[in-house]
Amino acid sequence: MRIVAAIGGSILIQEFDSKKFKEYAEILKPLSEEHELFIVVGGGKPAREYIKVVRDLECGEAKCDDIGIEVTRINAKLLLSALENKAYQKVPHNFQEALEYSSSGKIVVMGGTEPAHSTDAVAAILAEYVKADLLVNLTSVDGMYNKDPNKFSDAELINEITASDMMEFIKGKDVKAGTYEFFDMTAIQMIKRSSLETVICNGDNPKNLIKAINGEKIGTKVISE
Ligand SMILES: Nc1ncnc2c1ncn2[C@@H]1O[C@H](COP(=O)(O)OP(=O)(O)OP(=O)(O)O)[C@@H](O)[C@H]1O
Ligand SMILES: O=c1ccn([C@@H]2O[C@H](COP(=O)(O)O)[C@@H](O)[C@H]2O)c(=O)[nH]1
Repeated sequence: MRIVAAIGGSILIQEFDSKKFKEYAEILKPLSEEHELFIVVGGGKPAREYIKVVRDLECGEAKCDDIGIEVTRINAKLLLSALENKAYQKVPHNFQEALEYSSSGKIVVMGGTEPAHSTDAVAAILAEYVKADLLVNLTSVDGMYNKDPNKFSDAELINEITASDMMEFIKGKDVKAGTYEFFDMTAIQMIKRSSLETVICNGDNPKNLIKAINGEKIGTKVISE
C-alpha cells in the first residue's frame, strides 16, 4: 500500500529528546519493507515558541508560518537521522520532490511546504498528489472528540465522521500561524474532494500506525462525504 502518515510535533518532540524518533524508526523501518511510506512531521511546541518570537517582531503571519515550516523541516531531519538508510536523506520542499525521492524506494519524510496551513494539510495534499491508499493522522489524542478532550472531561470520542460534518465543526477556528489545533480546513477539503481514506488516531503509541494500516478499529475514521 502507498501510505501517507502525519505525525504531530506534539508527539515527536514533546520533550527535547530522541525517544519518540527512535520509537517511530523501529516501527517505520520494517513497515517500509511492505509499504511505500510518506511521512509528514509537525512542528510541536518548538514551532509555537519560535512563532511567538516572530509575532512579537511584528513581521506578519506569513513570516510566522515560514518559521513554523522551518521547524517542521528540522523535525523531519531528526526523523531522517533516526531512520538512517531506510529513508531518502533529503527533506522534500514540495510534492513533486516528495514523489521524485520516493522513486528511491525509501521512506520519504517532509515537513511543511508553504504558508497558511498546517502539516495536516500538507499530508492530505500529499496523499492526493501521490494517490495514497491511506492517510493516517497520528496526534496527541485518541481521535476526534465532540469537544476538546483536554478541556472537557466529558468529551466523547467520535468513531466515524463525514468530512462535511468535520468542516462544519472546524468552521470559524483560528487560522493564525501555530494555532491549527486539530486539523485544518484545507486538509478536510482534500479528504472530501479526493475521497481519501483517512484515520485519525493516537500517535503516542507508534504501533497504532500498524493497527490503522491493518484496518483495525481505532481512533476516528473520516468518511469523504
Ligand atoms: N474536537 C477535538 N477533538 C480532539 N482534539 C481536539 C479537539 N478540539 C481541540 N483538540 C485539541 O487538539 C489537540 C491536537 O492538536 P495538536 O496541534 O496538539 O496536534 P498535532 O497536529 O498532533 O501536533 P502539532 O500541531 O504540534 O504538530 C489536542 O491536544 C486537543 O487538545
Ligand atoms: O505547510 C505548512 C506547514 C506548517 N506551517 C506553519 O508551521 C506551523 C507548525 O506546523 P503544525 O502542523 O501546526 O505543527 C503551522 O501552525 C503553520 O504556522 C505552514 O504555514 N505551512
